Amino acid sequence: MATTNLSYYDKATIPNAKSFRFGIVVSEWNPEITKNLHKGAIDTLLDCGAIKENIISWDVPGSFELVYGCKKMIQSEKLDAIIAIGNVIQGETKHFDFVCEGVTQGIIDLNVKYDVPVIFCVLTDNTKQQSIDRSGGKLGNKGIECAVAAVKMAAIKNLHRISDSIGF
Ligand SMILES: Nc1c(NC[C@H](O)[C@H](O)[C@H](O)CO)[nH]c(=O)[nH]c1=O
Ligand SMILES: CC(=O)[C@@H](O)COP(=O)(O)O
Repeated sequence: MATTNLSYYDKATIPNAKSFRFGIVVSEWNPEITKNLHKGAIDTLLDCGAIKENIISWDVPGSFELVYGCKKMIQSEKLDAIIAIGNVIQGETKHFDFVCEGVTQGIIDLNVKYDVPVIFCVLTDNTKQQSIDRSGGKLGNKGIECAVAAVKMAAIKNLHRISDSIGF
């Protein structure tokens, strides 16, 4: 079933993000798409209570470099979650497959190796129109969906802090 709407969320079901620090690593390939994803993510984090100063953004050349960029950000910043933003569009060759597989496996590896949830905000589309539809178009904005995921995962990462604070 095709994507319905990526932008809908119910704040009543989302923890407050005021105490969390977020990283966002953004691919420079297809900037007209990734900039919209980035804006959607930032706006949503702020709407969920995040403080502007607690959102750190870095750019990388392409989606394949998202993995290294996220790794270096994890190693240099104290973060509660990272959003990896990219847009890969099928071209004439199999390069699309390898970029998508590489960034997917790399982000999985980061989630396993480090204790910072890395959110997969990479549009892997057959056509430019599919990317437009999912980055603020008729199907919503994947950046919004991923910001909500980042807040929820940051809360899970900090569950021990919450339980300690209430004496469990
Ligand atoms: N074709 C797309 C790319 N290709 C570039 C790679 O991501 C990478 O930067 C290069 O292979 C050097 O390592 N990247 C995208 O993000 N989107 C594309 O559609
Ligand atoms: C998806 C990509 O990596 C992009 O560079 C596709 O280019 P190509 O037409 O050479 O497959």
